[in-house]
Amino acid sequence: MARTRPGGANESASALSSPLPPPSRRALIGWLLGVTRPVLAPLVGSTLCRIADLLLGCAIMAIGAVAVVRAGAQAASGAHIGIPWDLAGQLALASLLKAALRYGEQFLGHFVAFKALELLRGEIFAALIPRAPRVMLEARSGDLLARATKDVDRIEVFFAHTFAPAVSAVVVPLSVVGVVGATTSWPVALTALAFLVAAIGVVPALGWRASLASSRRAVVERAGLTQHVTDSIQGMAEVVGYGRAEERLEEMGAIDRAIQAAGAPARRWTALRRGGAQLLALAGPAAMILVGADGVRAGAFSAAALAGGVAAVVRLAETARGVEELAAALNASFAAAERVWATAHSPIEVVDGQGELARAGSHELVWEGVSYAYPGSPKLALDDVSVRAAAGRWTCLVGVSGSGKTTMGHLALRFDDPAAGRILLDGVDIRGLRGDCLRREVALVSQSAHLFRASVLDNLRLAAPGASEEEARRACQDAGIHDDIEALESGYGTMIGERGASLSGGQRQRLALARALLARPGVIVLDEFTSHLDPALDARVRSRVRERLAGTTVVEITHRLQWVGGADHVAVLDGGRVVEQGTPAALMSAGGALARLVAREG
Ligand SMILES: Nc1ncnc2c1ncn2[C@@H]1O[C@H](COP(=O)(O)OP(=O)(O)OP(=O)(O)O)[C@@H](O)[C@H]1O
Repeated sequence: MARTRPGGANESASALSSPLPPPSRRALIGWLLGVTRPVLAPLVGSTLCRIADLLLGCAIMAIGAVAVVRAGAQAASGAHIGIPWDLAGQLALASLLKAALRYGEQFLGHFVAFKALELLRGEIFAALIPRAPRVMLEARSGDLLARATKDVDRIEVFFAHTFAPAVSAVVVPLSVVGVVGATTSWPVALTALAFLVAAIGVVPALGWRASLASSRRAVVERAGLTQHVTDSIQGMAEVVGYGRAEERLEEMGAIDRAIQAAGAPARRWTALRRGGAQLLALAGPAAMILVGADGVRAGAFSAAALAGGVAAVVRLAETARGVEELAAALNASFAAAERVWATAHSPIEVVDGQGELARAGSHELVWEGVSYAYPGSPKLALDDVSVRAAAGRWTCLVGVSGSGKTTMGHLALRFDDPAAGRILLDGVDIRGLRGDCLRREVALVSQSAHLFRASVLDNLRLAAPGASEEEARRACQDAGIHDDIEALESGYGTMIGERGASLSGGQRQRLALARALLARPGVIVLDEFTSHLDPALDARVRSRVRERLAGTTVVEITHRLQWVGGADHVAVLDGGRVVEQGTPAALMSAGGALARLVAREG
């Protein structure tokens, strides 16, 4: 059973409106690796390739330096400078191998990154399913979009540019230092190690906390920008129509400036760390020469060996740079991962029950003492509402705008659960029913039903995948949309544009109605289902729908009071409360709330 919230206001914490406390870094990494377990093997492969590639890079530099020093010594002694075939051969072999390893690292690395993105997107989508549609009551759609797209993209950095550089940043310098120590001198090797530890281990950690806090703020601001852009694009007609383009642009500019300001500390630390790491990484080789000079003079090791070691350590500066860049990108990546994590771990507020409900032509639907407040809202949208929609009858919910009619419909489909009271289907609390079973038996034709970028037929079959074309056609005839569809270029095969843009509001509404009729639910909630239709079409559609739905439980939410007389039962809402209910005739003759609404409508 789902949790009920006491009192009116909904105080539940949501991962979207009030984020969960961020997870520890360990927990976050553990989660990321858990989600992306299938890519761990190629990730290790890519890392090994990178380590070998970097080591070969150092070896090539060292071989080159040895060759130059040897040639210098030969020139100084007046000997003939021959081509060092041994070193040239080693260089050629190492170069070829390096190229192959580079290919392997890039190939595997990109495979890992893209596969990881796919897995993470799957994870966030899977997390939304049990949280929908409730999550839509509170989430700003742009914010959800940002989490599923931009934030997930930013996490790519973790896989593509974190694991392999981090492991190689430890393994490669230690290996080079070990080789220098074993082949040349340990004091020289340890000198290099001291500078490398400072450049790779200490400097990248400077300002870590401040950078992370700054990145977190920037990620949130960026999500705000996505929200703003989504709003502006979806509402382009209103923005342009009301001459608000300049204002929207200014607002966007202000959000941009907020993003810049939020990210400024992170950028300052990044610049400082980059400079520091480079300075240390290049000061190391100079220190090696100072420490090793005496050894060369004393003949403890050759100048060529020292030069080889120094050249290899110079090459390690690249590793230091890689780690530094990683530290900067990683903050943004972790800040994004925290948001995706929060979505995936937000509490599931509406938990499916286990109960079944047999398929039937109609069910009784009862709201029993239902109170409800939207997430984050202090105000009750429904206050102790009790209405019985009898099986097979037509019940109308009427009332002024904002009185709570749509909310009653949404709760009947468990968009959320009431804070108090129950909703019963054939006497069974819907919280105890399986979600798919409830949605099979109760259908909603909402004011803004979504149509997908797919053919008309596919949009219809969303509700009843097994329906034949003939059944779909009949449902469309009953919804009064069949002739409009036949007039389209490819009839039922016509692709509907994004968000059904190629259809008019009234056509979209009737298509959504046909979709619900096709599913043959036992209860159908019709929310202003003819609001876009002219009176003549409204009358025609109603008469067909009435015929088709004879014997089905219908709950109609409407402002069109001229049709209320045909209902079996009417409930009048005001301010979230039922102010009167009964048969339309009884209510009209009582001269109460319904009569006043009708009189007001004229
Ligand atoms: N997602 C939401 N978040 C917060 N409050 C909401 C939300 N949706 C609706 N409300 C509030 O709940 C109350 C009831 O809204 P509801 O949509 O149920 O009214 P309605 O009677 O269907 O209105 P209309 O006839 O205009 O569709 C209103 O005060 C509204 O502002």
